[in-house]
Amino acid sequence: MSVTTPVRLVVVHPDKEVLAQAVAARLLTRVLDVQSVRSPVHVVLTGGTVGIASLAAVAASPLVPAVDWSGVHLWWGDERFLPDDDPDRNETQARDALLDGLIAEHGLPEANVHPMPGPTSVASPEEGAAAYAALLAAAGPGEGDGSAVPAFDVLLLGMGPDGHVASLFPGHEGLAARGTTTGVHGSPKPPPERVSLTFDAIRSAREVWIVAAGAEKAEQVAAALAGKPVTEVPAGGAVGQTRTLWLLDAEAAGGPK
Ligand SMILES: O=C1O[C@H](COP(=O)(O)O)[C@@H](O)[C@H](O)[C@H]1O
Repeated sequence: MSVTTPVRLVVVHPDKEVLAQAVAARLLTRVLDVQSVRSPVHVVLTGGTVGIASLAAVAASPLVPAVDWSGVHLWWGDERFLPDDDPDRNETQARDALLDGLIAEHGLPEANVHPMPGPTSVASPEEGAAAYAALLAAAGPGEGDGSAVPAFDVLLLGMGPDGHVASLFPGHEGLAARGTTTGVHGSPKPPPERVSLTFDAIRSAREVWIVAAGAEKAEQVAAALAGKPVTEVPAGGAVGQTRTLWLLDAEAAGGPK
């Protein structure tokens, strides 16, 4: 199975620092653009190297005070199934890089931050996935069938060197999971247990942005862009309803090291 989207844009920046700055500027501009026509804005965050570096770049941007953060809701594409405050949780890293500052100084309500549950509050990744699905459905358009999610304005995804996005790994059963969330076991990247959005939820987003840096990502970036099967390169299956952006540094795009 491979998936294509009518509007796909590949943007290559010289290195990972510039990439993070560019993702941050693009994200803040997107939030401001959406806020000029509707509210609330729904953004899905990612973990990973460039994902967290981009949040740190947002925190340092002069555009931060221009956003009405009371109208922004923040979700996650995946989470490592670890206790609250664990430094390896995507949530913890995002809070340290950006969210704590937005809450303390820029009016982001804690209630607008929607982390995926971990073992502090649920017994298993499946229970965490079900709880998150219910949270998404409650904030969604209210179809009442448990499959709804909010209309995500931007859904950010990092990509691993194996081509995984969120916690959807090559050859794993999570690739075929239905509904909006799935519990993950046996992740090849630690920790083994995780919670992830499904492809159905990812593909419902208005815009999907895949961010990747480093030569170790180049082979899978090229494979995804060439339409290799999603079972082998999950990133190729991450497409948005209106736009899919591949935001890369030169190494991930296959340029010289
Ligand atoms: O474990 C994860 O890894 C991916 C990619 O991380 P990176 O450090 O190679 O950029 C990340 O997108 C995902 O959210 C995270 O849980």
